[in-house]
Amino acid sequence: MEEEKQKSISPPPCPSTVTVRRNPPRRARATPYTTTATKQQQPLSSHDVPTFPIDEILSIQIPQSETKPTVPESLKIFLRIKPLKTFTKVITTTTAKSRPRNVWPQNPSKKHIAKENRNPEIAKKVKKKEEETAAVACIALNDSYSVTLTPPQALQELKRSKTEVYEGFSHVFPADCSQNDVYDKMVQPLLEDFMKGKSGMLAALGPSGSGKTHTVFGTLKNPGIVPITLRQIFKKRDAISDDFVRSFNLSIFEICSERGKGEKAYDLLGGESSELSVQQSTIRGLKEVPIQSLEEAESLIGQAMLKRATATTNSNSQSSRSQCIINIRASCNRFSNETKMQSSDAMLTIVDLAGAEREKRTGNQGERLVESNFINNTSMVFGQCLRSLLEYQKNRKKGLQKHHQNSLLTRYLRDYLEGKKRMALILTVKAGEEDYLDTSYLLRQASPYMKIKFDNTEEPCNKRQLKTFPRAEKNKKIKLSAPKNSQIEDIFHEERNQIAQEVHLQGKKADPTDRSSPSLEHVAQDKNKREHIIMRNFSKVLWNVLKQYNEKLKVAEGEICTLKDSLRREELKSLGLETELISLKSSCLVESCIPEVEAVVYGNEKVSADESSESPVPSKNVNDDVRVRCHLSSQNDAEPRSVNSEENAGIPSATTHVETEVTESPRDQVKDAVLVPCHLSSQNDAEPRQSISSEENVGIPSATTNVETEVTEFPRDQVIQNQDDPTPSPEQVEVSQDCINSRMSNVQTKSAISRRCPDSEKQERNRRLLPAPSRSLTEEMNDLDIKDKQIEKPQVEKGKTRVQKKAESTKVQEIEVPNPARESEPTSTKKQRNGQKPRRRLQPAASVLLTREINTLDIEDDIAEPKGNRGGKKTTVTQPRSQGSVTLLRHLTDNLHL
Ligand SMILES: Nc1ncnc2c1ncn2[C@@H]1O[C@H](COP(=O)(O)OP(=O)(O)OP(=O)(O)O)[C@@H](O)[C@H]1O
Repeated sequence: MEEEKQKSISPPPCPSTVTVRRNPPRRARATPYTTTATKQQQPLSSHDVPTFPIDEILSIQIPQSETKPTVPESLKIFLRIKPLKTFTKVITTTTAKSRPRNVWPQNPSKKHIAKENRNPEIAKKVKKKEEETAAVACIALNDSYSVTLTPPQALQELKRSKTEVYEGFSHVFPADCSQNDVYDKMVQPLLEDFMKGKSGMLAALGPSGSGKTHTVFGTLKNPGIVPITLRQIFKKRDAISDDFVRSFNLSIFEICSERGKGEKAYDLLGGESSELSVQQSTIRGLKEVPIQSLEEAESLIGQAMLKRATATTNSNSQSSRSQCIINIRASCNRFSNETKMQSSDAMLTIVDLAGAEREKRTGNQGERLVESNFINNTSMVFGQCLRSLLEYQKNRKKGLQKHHQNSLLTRYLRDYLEGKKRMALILTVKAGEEDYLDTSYLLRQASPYMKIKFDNTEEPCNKRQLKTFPRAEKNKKIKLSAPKNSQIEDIFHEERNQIAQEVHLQGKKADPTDRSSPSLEHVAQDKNKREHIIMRNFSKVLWNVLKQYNEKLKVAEGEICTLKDSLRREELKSLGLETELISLKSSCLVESCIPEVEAVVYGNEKVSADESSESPVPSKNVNDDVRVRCHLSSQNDAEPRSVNSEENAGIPSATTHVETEVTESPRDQVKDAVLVPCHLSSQNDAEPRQSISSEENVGIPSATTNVETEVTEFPRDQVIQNQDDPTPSPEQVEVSQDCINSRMSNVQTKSAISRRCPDSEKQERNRRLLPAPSRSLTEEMNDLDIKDKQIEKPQVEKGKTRVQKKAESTKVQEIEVPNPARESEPTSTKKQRNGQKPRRRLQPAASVLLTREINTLDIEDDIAEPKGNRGGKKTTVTQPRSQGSVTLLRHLTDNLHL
């Protein structure tokens, strides 16, 4: 009963999952006495809610499980520390130390060197050094998954490095671990999968002499991964039942550099011509040897090792100079009863990479140095691939950066480096203090996978910085600190010896500070030297860059010169073409240019010339603006005698728009401004005695010239007087000429005519400056010559001319307009061509007027009948002439013509 009661009182069984608050509210715990007393005094009834057994839960001892990192399936990273006692640092290349033999036969030449190096004195020296350095290790094992990396004291003092803790390895093999340990932890799982038909790869990565080859191949006493794996394969195969038969093939090849220019693959199991053809990631012609037994396999491995490129360096007397790849392929012949599945071919790939090495440390020169560059490059690419894979596995969103294209090895191992197949990496490191930089670099390559802690409390280093710039930092350290590191080491030794000597001599040197001065000097010198080297290299690079720029500049200048030349040539060409075009156009124009005269009177002007002349209108206080616009088109055949215009010869689209403003003095009651645009057409042979002033458009494309000339008409009475006395007084002519000239000065010419005016034209212009009577006479003479006595009375077309002012009515300045259509080419052009000045005969004004009169007369008719416009308007003043006057006129005409 009591037990039942106890059960009812006792708390319910603990649930499988319990949520515990991180920071539970603190309560003062009751003393045991009070607790028991309370329990005894107030026993809990079955209805009471039991208190939460917080104390009991807290008192439960949870077994501390090992914090094993969550290792991604496709990649495992192991670390192996090389024991310090086997430190085999060779001081110089000539004093290479013998080393324990690998299990596989070695290159005879290397053997010979190794024998030579078995000098007891050297061995003694090395042993002593080993003992000295044994105590100082840069790496220490924390647990199975983490290590602490401590920089040498010298670097710590310089504050260049800090103590780092690397966590998160799949497993860390301490220095005293055996080869079997490595196999069990690292290879065994892969082999299991391999035997089930899953491919896998394991690779050894690390600096030169860190024990990669030792780990992969091992020695006679301590066989490495490959021999143990082969042993296990045959063991397992024999253990498997008969109905599951597997056959194994072995292929081994190496990738090495060809004089630093490219990568080449060589079959290590092939015959003499062992070079393999490489196409992207595929290696063709690789020999696969079937292996039936362990012995057979071991002998093949030994054979390959003999062929493998090795060399002696400062770091390693038998350093691998190539990347060696061993493929064991398992093919399944039948259905497996064990796995109940058809196994496919599986490949187990074991890679022994050539160790990255520092130039300063290895002392490599020539061919070795070239090899070293290749090795470092491949290691770097491999490291980059590894880093990006680790980062990708950490954060899948980021995407995998593909560096594998940069080397043949990484291309070949692409599937593994992209995480598509399982891979295990073993990083081998040397534990010596002098190996700190190599070790640090290697560990940082794998850092994205691991947690890195920094022990240095003084200056905690930014983890992210280390992650982000591992290469930059590495380069920096290698270039600047590598020589320093070894030197510092020597300095330490020297210093130690010095101190010992000083202690021994007991104060031979008075000042103890003097002891450190040589080393400090050395450090300063070293620093200066380094800076000097940096500056020298920098200036070299700068010089080269400047040189290249100079060359480029020269080339560019040459190109500019050539371009300029061609441009000049093109310009000349285009100029020539332009000139040709202009001449062509002008010639075309000359042929087709027939002036056309069109006269339009705007407004309400209905006054005919006759009316204006006849009607004695008291034109007082009336201002009549008569604007005469003469549009000279190509068909203009108007008589240009009285139109003072410049020629259009040689002008493309030579349309001369002439606007002449004729301001009439008080005259008829006509008050409206009259604009008379005169379009001189070929048919329009009307008397162009309107005072028109125009400008020439010579040789100017689309030279439309607007000329506005205001001609002030004289008072009507004066006009009448002029009619009576047709001879214009010189004053009148001069006045009107002045007026025209003043108007001419306002002429707006759209093109630069003067520039293109030939001399002949200038002469022509000068000619126009002659007194009006002379000009008129000249023109009359020319006209008479050309027309060959066929003087027709001007007919103004009805459609074109509404009002034609009688020229005589104005009796003002006559402006001549050359008529290009009178002949096949304009007179001026003709003159130009002939290069002659026109003949001029000065005649008195009376004769000029007489000639004009003659022109207006129809000589053929004895009795000249008045001829009006088409509009019935009289354009000329007709007077009945006597027979005698007609005869006289004819006679005069004949004489003039002569
Ligand atoms: N864990 C170890 N135990 C005993 N000896 C070792 C160990 N690791 C390396 N060694 C010895 O150190 C020497 C150099 O090792 P190994 O040739 O394997 O270096 P490596 O990394 O392959 O160098 P390299 O990249 O130049 O080829 C060898 O003589 C090897 O036997």
